[in-house]
Order: sequence, then C-alpha cells, then structure tokens
Amino acid sequence: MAASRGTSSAAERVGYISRIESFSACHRLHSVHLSDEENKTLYGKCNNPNGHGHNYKVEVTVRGKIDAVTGMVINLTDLKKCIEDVIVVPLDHKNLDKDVPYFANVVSTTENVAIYIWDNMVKALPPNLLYEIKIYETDKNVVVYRGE
Ligand SMILES: Nc1nc2c(c(=O)[nH]1)N=C([C@H](O)[C@H](O)COP(=O)(O)OP(=O)(O)OP(=O)(O)O)CN2
Ligand SMILES: [Zn+2]
Repeated sequence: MAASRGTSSAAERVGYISRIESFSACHRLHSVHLSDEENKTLYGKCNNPNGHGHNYKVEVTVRGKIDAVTGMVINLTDLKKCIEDVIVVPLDHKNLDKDVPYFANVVSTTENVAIYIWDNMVKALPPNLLYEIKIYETDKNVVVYRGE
C-alpha cells in the first residue's frame, strides 16, 4: 500500500542519533600568525603562557536511514567505539597544543577542535552518516560544526 501523504515508507525514514562524551584537556589560545603582543591583546586570559583547562562535552550526531530490519541508523556500540578512538584517546587528559600534532600550528579554539573531530570522525564512520559535532567548551560556550 502506498505511504499516506506527508509520511515515508519504513525503508525511507531518516533519523538522527547522538551520543555525548566528555574529555578534559588544557590549552592556550595563541596564534603563530600573530605577535606575542597581538596574541595577548586578542586572547587575553586565554593566552596565559601556562594554559588553562576545560571539561569539554562533545555531542556527535549522525543522520541516516533507519534500517527496516535492525531499527537503527547506526549501532550505538559502533558509534561509541568511534568516539573513543577519535575523541577520548587522542584528547582526554592532554595538552591540546603540545600533545596533539594537529594543533602545533592551528589555534586550539573550540571551532578548530570541532573541525579536528569532524575530519577524523568522518574517516572513522560509514560514508555520509556524520551530521554534526557540537562541543560545549564550558556550560556557556558552545560550538556547532557540520562540515561546511
Ligand atoms: N571564538 C572563540 N572564542 C574564545 C574561545 C573559543 O574557543 N572560540 N575560547 C576561549 C577560551 O578558551 C576560554 O577558556 C573561554 O573561557 P571563559 O570565557 O572564561 O568561559 P566562560 O564564558 O564559561 O566563563 P565566564 O567567566 O563565566 O564568562 C575564549 N574565546
Ligand atoms: Zn580555553
């Protein structure tokens, strides 16, 4: 029987599923493209030479067909493993600027942390599934990145 207006058949239904993980890391906002003075003026307390820390919270969202047989967009067990490999292992309890080679010449703003996570998560997940990376640097500072 044809699907009624405004709905999709089971095979076509699309869902979004997210998993949230946290990691703790320290960093310093400092651009290699700016002078020490410019860095201090731009980033203020976040340019403190000895750094500062955050308890980051990351929400990874995938978007895809809800499989008619399994009932899943992705098995959360698989998503959990990708998050462990891409986020927790490389970033948790690390100095982002010194322990993560990517940030040697890239400022460790939350925007750039989101890009780092996106670029690695996209390689770890099945094609065309990753939809959004949302990072809470603090309870008040939130970044969303969708690969644009
Ligand atoms: N565009 C961005 N601006 C800033 C970023 C960033 O990632 N992207 N990050 C920082 C700092 O890392 C800083 O740690 C933010 O801390 P702070 O402003 O102190 O955090 P809160 O807003 O939660 O603290 P309050 O003291 O309650 O204001 C700066 N800028
Ligand atoms: Zn910070």
